[in-house]
Amino acid sequence: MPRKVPATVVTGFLGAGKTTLIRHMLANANGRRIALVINEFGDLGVDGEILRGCGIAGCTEDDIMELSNGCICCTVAEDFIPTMEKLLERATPPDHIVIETSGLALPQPLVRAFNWPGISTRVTVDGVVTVVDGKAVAEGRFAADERALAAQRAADETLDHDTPLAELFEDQLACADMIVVNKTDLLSPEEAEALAAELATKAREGVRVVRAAHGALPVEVLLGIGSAAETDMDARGEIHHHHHDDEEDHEHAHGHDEFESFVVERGEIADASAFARQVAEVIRTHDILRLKGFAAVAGKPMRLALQAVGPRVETYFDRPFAPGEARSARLVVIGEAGLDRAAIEAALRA
Ligand SMILES: Nc1nc2c(ncn2[C@@H]2O[C@H](COP(=O)(O)OP(=O)(O)OP(=O)(O)O)[C@@H](O)[C@H]2O)c(=O)[nH]1
Repeated sequence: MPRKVPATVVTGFLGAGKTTLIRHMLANANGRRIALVINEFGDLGVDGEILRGCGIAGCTEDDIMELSNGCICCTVAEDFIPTMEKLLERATPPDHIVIETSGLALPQPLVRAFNWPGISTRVTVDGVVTVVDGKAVAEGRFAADERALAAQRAADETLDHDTPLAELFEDQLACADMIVVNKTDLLSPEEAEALAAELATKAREGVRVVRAAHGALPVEVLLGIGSAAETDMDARGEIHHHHHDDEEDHEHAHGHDEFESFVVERGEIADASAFARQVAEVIRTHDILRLKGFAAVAGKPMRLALQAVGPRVETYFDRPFAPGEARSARLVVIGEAGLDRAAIEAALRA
């Protein structure tokens, strides 16, 4: 029987650095033929664009498949399985498949899908890599006040005070074979070490916790874990009380309705750094979790990529506009439900 194609699931909250880590992996693939399956929340295909724009030799358009139908863990049957079948049926199947889940996805339903009859004999989960935004966790963005929370729980065990963010974060940790504490360049070595130690206590026994800046890890560390995660899902169950008996419950339980996203378009901007400051202000005012996309700067032939995670905004010119391509901005905005869309649109277009 032919060997099963190994697949690595890269999970982690919005903006943790999944795409950055994958990009580094592709740039250092040493001849491995890696196919990517990408799923994004807030549909604009930014991650696919970034990875395609990377110009890495041997990484062709064909090797990147985008799932657009919402959150990967809720569209396993319609979207994910057929995509995997297509990949596996190629004349030369990839050496390795890497799946980037949306920042809001639970990895568990996706990993379980590897047991489906159509694919279970041909592919196996090599490992679940959970990328953590070390800076955001250190700033307490996933649990507003852990001590207060613990005190409340002690007072009333039946209360579930976890925020949707905290729940998702813990479920993503519970499924991991490897936890990457990313963005260590924004932490002191002591902070990074303390965080790694703390996260190890939230993971299953024996899970490796590694530290990284800009997702730069040797490919050999990330790939080849050989966990066959799909065969031991009981150990990786969601630790919260999600009901996975039917899809509707599941969707509800992991709170898609607690997050929302929309796209804002605008014309050319005058200046990249002034616009970055404007975006940072909008993010602060409206408590936006993630904002990313592309813009056109007056007089510049290159396209401006813009990436913001919480308060940190990054801009860079990624590629020239193609002839005839619209010189306008498209930005996807993601936050907890209840964003003031009209005000955000107005502020970003100002
Ligand atoms: N300072 C710093 N920035 C980082 C690091 N890793 C990623 N970033 C930045 O964080 C932002 C988000 O990175 P991505 O790789 O797009 O994160 P992601 O997890 O793929 O994001 P989503 O797909 O939206 O969930 C980008 O602006 C990156 O340049 C890091 O280690 N240090």
